[in-house]
Amino acid sequence: MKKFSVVIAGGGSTFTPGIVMMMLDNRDRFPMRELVLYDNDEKRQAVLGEALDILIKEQAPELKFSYTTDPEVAFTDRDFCMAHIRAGQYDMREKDEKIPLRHGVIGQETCGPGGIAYGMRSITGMLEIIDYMEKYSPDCWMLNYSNPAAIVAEACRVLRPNAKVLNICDMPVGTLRRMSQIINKQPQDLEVRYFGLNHFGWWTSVKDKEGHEYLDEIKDYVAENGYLTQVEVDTQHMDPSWQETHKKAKDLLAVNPRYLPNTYLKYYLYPDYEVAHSNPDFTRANEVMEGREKQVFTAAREIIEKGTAKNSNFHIDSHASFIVDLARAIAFNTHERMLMIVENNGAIANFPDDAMVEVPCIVGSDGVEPLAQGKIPNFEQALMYQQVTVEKLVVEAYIEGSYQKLWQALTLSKTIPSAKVAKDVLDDLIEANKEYWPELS
Ligand SMILES: NC(=O)c1ccc[n+]([C@@H]2O[C@H](COP(=O)([O-])OP(=O)(O)OC[C@H]3O[C@@H](n4cnc5c(N)ncnc54)[C@H](O)[C@@H]3O)[C@@H](O)[C@H]2O)c1
Ligand SMILES: O=P(O)(O)OC[C@H]1O[C@H](O[C@H]2[C@H](O)[C@@H](O)[C@@H](O)O[C@@H]2CO)[C@H](O)[C@@H](O)[C@@H]1O
Ligand SMILES: [Mn+2]
Repeated sequence: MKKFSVVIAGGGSTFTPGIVMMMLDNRDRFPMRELVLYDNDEKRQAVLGEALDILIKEQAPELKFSYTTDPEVAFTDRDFCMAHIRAGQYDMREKDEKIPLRHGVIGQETCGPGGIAYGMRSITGMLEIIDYMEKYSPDCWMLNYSNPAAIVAEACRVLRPNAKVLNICDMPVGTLRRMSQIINKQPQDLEVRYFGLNHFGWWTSVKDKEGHEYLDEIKDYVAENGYLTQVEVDTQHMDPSWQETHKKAKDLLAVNPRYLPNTYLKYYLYPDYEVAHSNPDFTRANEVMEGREKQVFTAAREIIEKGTAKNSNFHIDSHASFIVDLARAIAFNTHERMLMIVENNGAIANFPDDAMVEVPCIVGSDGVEPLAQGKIPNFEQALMYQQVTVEKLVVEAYIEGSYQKLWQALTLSKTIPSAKVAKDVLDDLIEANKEYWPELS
């Protein structure tokens, strides 16, 4: 079997160790000849790079491993780029979440004003790594899950329409794990129909391989418990704030009992509740900085100090094995069926062709083939149209340097009550992002 050369863009990511360990665990399905980490923060990446060098020498000595901040070294002779960059890192995530809360509106990583601010930063970083990839390895595929995936995907559509970039999200993967727990099945035994935007969608069918439909059974459970399950299947989300999010799915179902909701819809349908239950001085960014980020980097420093990864606190991110499934689909034309963020082009019959939608797709060596999801009802269609227009206005504002369009994007968001609040939030975000955003006028 061919051995592949992979670069992980955002090597300093808190997810890097778990994903690298998952890839080592999947070498039989996806053999690698070389793995390189790439980051634009040398100090941050070096901590994980040095620790992973020790681990790989112990667990996969045949694998050529390195880490670099040199784009030419990172992107030359690569088959795949797995991208999980965070423009502005956690310091800026904290500002994305706290600045809007100061104005009494949703502060969140990828949704509402926080997601818009993050999107305005991420486009620059994404274009940078896409251009490096195309310059140094023109045949390379980028499997991107840098956020905010909806705005990043729209920016790719407009600014790099021919780039070999696949935009994915693991929220549906995680929620399907929860659903499979609810009906005592394995996720791989289930096939779903789904439509929406990234972090803004609904399941319309959950069937097993025999064709049995479980949608109503799962809805009955979610109506009482949300997506909270007796056995915790999603270790990334044990923190109370995420447990609350999974529980809130019951209120999302209450307002739209037709389909099973993506948990992120709570920020759009219950913004007042979310603001009232947020701590403006300690948001999810703080939870992660004191949790996952501290845990991963402490584990890395312990490995470096001991000189061995034996009995380390690096944990495999087996949930992320869908990333290997995706790479295999491209490499071996496996026609894997996965939710992807793609240009609509009729997949949702009554929604704009040029919208970036999240739907089930068949993935093969030529890329992604969306599966038709038919027409969607008015309620979901109207919500999605409002949100996709916000996302499009953000990308236009980035390209044109338009203050007006970014103000319109914030004003149009279902998370913001008025143009006045939108302008006040925008002016604060501009100040906080002056190192990252394009000049607006
Ligand atoms: N799509 C999904 O479902 C999903 C799931 C989990 C995480 N994510 C995303 O993955 C990313 C990483 O998450 P994290 O919490 O580990 O972040 P992190 O801050 O720990 O790591 C991100 C890394 O990217 C680096 N970086 C930023 N801009 C860069 C650039 N232009 N070039 C190279 N490197 C750059 C940073 O220096 C940092 O080391 C985030 O965007 C996060 O939202 C997405
Ligand atoms: O608050 P965080 O940083 O812990 O998580 C934010 C991300 O949450 C989702 O990804 C989850 C996924 O849903 C879960 O099943 C598990 O795999 O962990 C992932 C990372 O926490 C969401 O899809 C991402 O876009 C968010 O960035
Ligand atoms: Mn996501």
